[in-house]
Amino acid sequence: MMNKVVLVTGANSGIGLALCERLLSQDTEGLQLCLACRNMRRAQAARSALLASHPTAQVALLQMDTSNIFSVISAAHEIKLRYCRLDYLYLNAGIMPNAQFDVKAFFKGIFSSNIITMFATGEGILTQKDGVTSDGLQDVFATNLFGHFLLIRELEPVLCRAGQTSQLIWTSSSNAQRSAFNLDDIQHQRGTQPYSSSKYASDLLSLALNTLYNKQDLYSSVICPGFVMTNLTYSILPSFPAFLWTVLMPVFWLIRIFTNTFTLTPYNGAEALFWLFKQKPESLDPQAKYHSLTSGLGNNYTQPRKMDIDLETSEAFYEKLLQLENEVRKKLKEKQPASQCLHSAGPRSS
Ligand SMILES: NC(=O)C1=CN([C@@H]2O[C@H](COP(=O)(O)OP(=O)(O)OC[C@H]3O[C@@H](n4cnc5c(N)ncnc54)[C@H](OP(=O)(O)O)[C@@H]3O)[C@@H](O)[C@H]2O)C=CC1
Ligand SMILES: CC(C)CCC[C@@H](C)[C@H]1CC[C@H]2C3=C(CC[C@]12C)[C@@]1(C)CCC(=O)[C@@H](C)[C@@H]1CC3
Repeated sequence: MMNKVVLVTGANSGIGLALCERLLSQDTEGLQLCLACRNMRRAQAARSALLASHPTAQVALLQMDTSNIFSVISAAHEIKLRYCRLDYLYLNAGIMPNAQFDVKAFFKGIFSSNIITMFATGEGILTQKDGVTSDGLQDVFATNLFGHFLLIRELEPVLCRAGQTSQLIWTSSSNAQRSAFNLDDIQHQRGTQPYSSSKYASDLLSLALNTLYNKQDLYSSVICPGFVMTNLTYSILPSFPAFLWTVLMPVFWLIRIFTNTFTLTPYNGAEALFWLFKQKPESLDPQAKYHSLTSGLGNNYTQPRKMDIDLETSEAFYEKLLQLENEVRKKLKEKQPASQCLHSAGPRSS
């Protein structure tokens, strides 16, 4: 069998890096792993760590900032030069910037019947202040969703190969909420929950991609890694000293007895990502989110749960994304001299 090509965005830390480690632990020979990261110094460090435990592994690096249109298009161009196939594309890079933790709502939640939902989803206790990228897009939307959407569009030739299945696997979240998402404000310019909106958007997009691409043997799935201690979670309480998180770990292990969504380690959080790697994509449910879960005794497993999404909204959202793609490509052409346009295929019709 030819070497499978696996590309992971946001692979230099947390859940993305843990996934790479797990993939290499099961198969170092039949795998070409490509870590797509925005910061090459951190990417090098991640590669060195992977090679230290798997010296014969094929681990390549690729510079890509998912919040930057030009960077995504350049990276896609580079991928098409390097590989003629892409078997797995893990859309994992994500941010939750300037999070505001509502302490009052948190303590109110602890003494309410909503406590389990609050710990499983973070619902009602977190808001974020979003920024704007150099392309004029909302930062969270661009990083978590739109950059990945453009990447898929650009990589169509290596993802859609007749008779060969490829898989798109999104790291979504149980924090994805329909109430945070608005079809008339897909970038979430007006609200205070851009993270939740972007994750709901990825659930919708995954469904739309299945509708459009399954006939070309391309399949899309979404996962939730559970609550995992990573740079993203540490940044929610920046004034909280690192050692306090460690002190809280026994409390979190206790909470895990009541909610198996407290996966806590990146290794556990990567469970559903790894599980999907081993599944036949045709057998997966396009309307399900695959959750990484860890039992009170520390055993990992994956469980599908129905998502709160519908076909009509997913298709309407996809149309909006195509419109936005047209706009950003037009702007990019105006900004970049012709020689720098990277022979981009340009906007395609749906
Ligand atoms: N931790 C949790 O509890 C949960 C996490 N998730 C999701 O899991 C995914 C991974 O996050 P996690 O491992 O927790 O956190 P980390 O912060 O450890 O990982 C996020 C990764 O995304 C990268 N990234 C961020 N912005 C960009 C960008 N503009 N371009 C390219 N790469 C970028 C980061 O790179 P850099 O190191 O340069 O910042 C990093 O490698 C995210 O999508 C997150 O939303 C979902 C549910 C729960
Ligand atoms: C300091 C306090 C004693 C403890 C604070 C705990 C909270 C900071 C966490 C409890 C549930 C967590 C959670 C997330 C962030 C941190 C908590 C609110 C997420 C929102 C992180 C990102 C996701 O995508 C969700 C799945 C997480 C859900 C749980």
